[in-house]
Amino acid sequence: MSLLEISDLDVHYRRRTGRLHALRSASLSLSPGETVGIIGETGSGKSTLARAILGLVRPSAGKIVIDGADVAAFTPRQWRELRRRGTVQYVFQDPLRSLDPDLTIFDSLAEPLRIHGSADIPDKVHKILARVRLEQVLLDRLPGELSGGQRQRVAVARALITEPRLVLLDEPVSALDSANRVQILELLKQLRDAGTALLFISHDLGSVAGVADRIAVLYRGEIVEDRAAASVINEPAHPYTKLLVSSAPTLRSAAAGRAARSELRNLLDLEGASA
Ligand SMILES: Nc1ncnc2c1ncn2[C@@H]1O[C@H](COP(=O)(O)OP(=O)(O)OP(=O)(O)O)[C@@H](O)[C@H]1O
Repeated sequence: MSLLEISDLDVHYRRRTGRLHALRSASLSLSPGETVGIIGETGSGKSTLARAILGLVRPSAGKIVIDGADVAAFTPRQWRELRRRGTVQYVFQDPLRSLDPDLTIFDSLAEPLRIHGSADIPDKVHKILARVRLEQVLLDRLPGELSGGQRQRVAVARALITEPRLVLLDEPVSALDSANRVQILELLKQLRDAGTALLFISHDLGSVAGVADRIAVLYRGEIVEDRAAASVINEPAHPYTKLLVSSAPTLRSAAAGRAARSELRNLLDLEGASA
């Protein structure tokens, strides 16, 4: 059975200028232990998808089934109960959004365990810190007293401490420098190998490519491809995916030159930013 099953999901936002259709009939499934990457340009609906899965925006149509429960119509109370169980955890781009600035690192990590009613909290906090390779001396500090990379490790540790079955990562490495990015991606690979299901959202195909088993491509609110990662990268079908593959420095094939990218941009009616 799928751990996460999204079917025909529609999300609209109400704006002064009218309604915006942010997700159109999006369908996606994720099995236990699987890692799925969602890629798409800015405004394609990636964060909207994450927010819908976490119950932070209400879909106008469609189903979201997490671990057998249809959560799209959950009441706030049912959402609180689902969060308390800790089946799904999340990491955002900015760790300061996932961490309370007034809680020490120890308390940030202990809080989900307290909500969960766990025993041996200090022991679990020390173990998780070692797992994300952070020094124990950081436990007494506040998030503002850590570097960006250290903070993101704490956010990952906090997401993992309740041993969730699914972790949702929304641009987890976008705000990090390249050394920290590599280290967090390495950590995500270890999680994947340990059997945690990951939904890894990013605008950067290069970051997702090394971690994801499958890649789904979001383009203007629609999932236009959803296949094995290698197949999406080696045989991109949609023009937007072709553009992404040819623009990713480490994935770029010799054949896809500047001219090909500019042609694809014209076809997609995208801004002609530098190739
Ligand atoms: N609360 C909101 N109210 C109105 N429109 C919104 C709201 N949140 C997002 N949008 C719009 O919905 C569309 C999808 O936004 P979303 O944040 O999901 O995109 P994204 O792919 O995550 O982009 P980015 O990579 O820039 O974060 C965009 O056009 C955005 O402007």
